[in-house]
Amino acid sequence: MDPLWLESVLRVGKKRYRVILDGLHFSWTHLDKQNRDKKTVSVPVSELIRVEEGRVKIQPQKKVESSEHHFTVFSVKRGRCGGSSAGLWTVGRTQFSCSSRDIRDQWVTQLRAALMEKSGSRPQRLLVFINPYGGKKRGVQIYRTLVSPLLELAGISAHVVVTERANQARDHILKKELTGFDGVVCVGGDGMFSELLHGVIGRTQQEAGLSEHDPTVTLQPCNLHIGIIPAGSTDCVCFATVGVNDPITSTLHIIIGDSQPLDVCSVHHLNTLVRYSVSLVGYGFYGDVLAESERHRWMGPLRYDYSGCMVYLSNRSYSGTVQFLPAVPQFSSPRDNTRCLSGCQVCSESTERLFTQSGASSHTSSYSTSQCSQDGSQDGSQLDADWVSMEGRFRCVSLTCMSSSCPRSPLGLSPAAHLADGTGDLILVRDADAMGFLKYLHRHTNAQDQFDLPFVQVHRVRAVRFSLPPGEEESEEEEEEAEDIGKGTEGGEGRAEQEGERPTRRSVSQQHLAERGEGRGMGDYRKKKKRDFLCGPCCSRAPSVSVWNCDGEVLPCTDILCRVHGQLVRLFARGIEDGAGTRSCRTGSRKCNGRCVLHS
Ligand SMILES: CCCCCCCCCCCCC/C=C/[C@@H](O)[C@H](COP(=O)(O)O)NC(=O)CCCCCCCCCCCCCCC
Ligand SMILES: Nc1ncnc2c1ncn2[C@@H]1O[C@H](COP(=O)(O)OP(=O)(O)O)[C@@H](O)[C@H]1O
Ligand SMILES: [Ca+2]
Repeated sequence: MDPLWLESVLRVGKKRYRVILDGLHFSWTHLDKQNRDKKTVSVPVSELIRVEEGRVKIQPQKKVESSEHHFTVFSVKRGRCGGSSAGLWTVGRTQFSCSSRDIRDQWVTQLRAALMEKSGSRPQRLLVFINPYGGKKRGVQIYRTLVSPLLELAGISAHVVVTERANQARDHILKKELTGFDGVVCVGGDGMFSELLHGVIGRTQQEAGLSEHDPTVTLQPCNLHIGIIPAGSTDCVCFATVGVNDPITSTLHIIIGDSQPLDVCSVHHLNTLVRYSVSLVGYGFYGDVLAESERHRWMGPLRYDYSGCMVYLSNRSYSGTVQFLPAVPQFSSPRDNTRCLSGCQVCSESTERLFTQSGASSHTSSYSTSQCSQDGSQDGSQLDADWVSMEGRFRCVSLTCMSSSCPRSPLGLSPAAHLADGTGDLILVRDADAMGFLKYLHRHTNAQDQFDLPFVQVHRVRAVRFSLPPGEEESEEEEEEAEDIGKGTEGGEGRAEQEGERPTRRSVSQQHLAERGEGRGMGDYRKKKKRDFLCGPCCSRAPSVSVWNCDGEVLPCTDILCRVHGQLVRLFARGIEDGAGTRSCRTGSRKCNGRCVLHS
């Protein structure tokens, strides 16, 4: 018999329950007067949080009554499927009453032993960064009132840094001692997550002695997990990996040590790393929206909607050449009407291909060498394989490593994309008329297929290149100009800090390039803005060049090479659970029984 097996009849309130701990689950079944089984509640042992003697309030220090016959179990509790709380997790607290103190002690001992078995995969000590200015500026409050009490309940200690400047979190992770931390957590938006992402990837490559600049290098996967407490404007990474934007749900994923691998795209310019991205590398519409939104930061999260309308009305499209390395179509396709859900098979099969020798060799046997390197391994020589080239005018060019679902678009930019399959989806929206483009955008907000339009194409890819048409390339003059201003901008940040203002958000990309003396920095972008944007969206002189939006950061260059690195980082998450809020109502039939966020 399992050493953790225990079974008793206990009371919860006035009702009698058959309570069983079987090593995998802790469950209690209501018994009626005839001892017949009624409703069962079952909690996986991996979702137990704490076990206490006595009757305990949610905060363990506030015991209501220390009773010799009682014990209290705290565990993850899921919101009702299909209800308004679908996908949300809360803390469930159940107080059991035993017939003797001995039985009580037996239960507490066994449950604690079960919890102990899980402790190896759970974090004990966390490094937490709070952006006090993200989203609606409620980061500190969210942490203090919602997150911290739960960490305390779970016995997790946290070292908290409330940031005072952009890039502080990234620099801390890159340079400071991290021994003893089992994870880093951000309280903020996608920009804050991006800081942690850059810190964790950079630190791991430094320690492995690898160059992040060379796009052909196989980067070292990162061990330090990242947790995201959503408190930003879009919170797309949280939404797409958890299914909801809810600080309590995310805290519980951290507490139980969930682990979700995530693909990361590295963006390079002239063999220099510009930035990493997980959600959106977007040129044209999304670049323009971001650029415009920076001037309206005071509006908070609404700035994107306002800027979206302004940019939509400006009706722009841009010329360029997009090249891409297709992924192996046999594994999956962006139009296969599936969704990457928790425990996704496509992603777990990719894990084998990406990291195990046997997986790689079995793959080699069924595909040609060049196809194998395109999708089957982390081998950077793939960049020599066959590129497909497309040119023309585009409303937008978007690359996303995952669905990029967010509250604005519950199924995301590419609803069938996978979190951890080593590929990204490239979406090309050609120059359609204004109504057509609106139709495309609008389909992001409902269950209609945004790829089922004649001017839209989607490709599953391993790498993407973008270049401006001949004659519109980035000029050397611009590059030199920008280098000077790039240095100036850092001084500017310093000044803002001295004057007690919020420093400008521009950060990682600018500094990545500026620090190496190779980049153009934001100055270039600002000048471009002066020329192209400040005249307003109604201006008749349409700009010929847009900017890249890389997870909410404007890139300081236009010609780029992007490469997807399969499962480079790990989050405290588990992907979207089937039946949780964002369950696709496009899968199978259009009927979702009211279970998805679109129809519930
Ligand atoms: C007509 C309605 C159209 C709705 C179109 C919704 C498309 C949403 C796609 C969302 C992709 C999200 C990718 C994530 C990006 C984030 O990393 C990044 C940073 O986030 P942070 O500030 O939290 O740090 N966020 C962004 O770059 C924001 C992109 C948001 C674009 C929203 C655009 C709204 C467009 C509204 C257009 C309205 C046209 C109306 C015409 C009358
Ligand atoms: N203390 C700070 N002062 C100014 N900027 C900061 C600070 N902390 C973080 N940032 C920067 O603010 C940007 C936006 O933060 P984020 O948390 O993503 O909010 P939002 O989702 O509203 O954009 C990030 O790029 C981050 O680098
Ligand atoms: Ca992917």
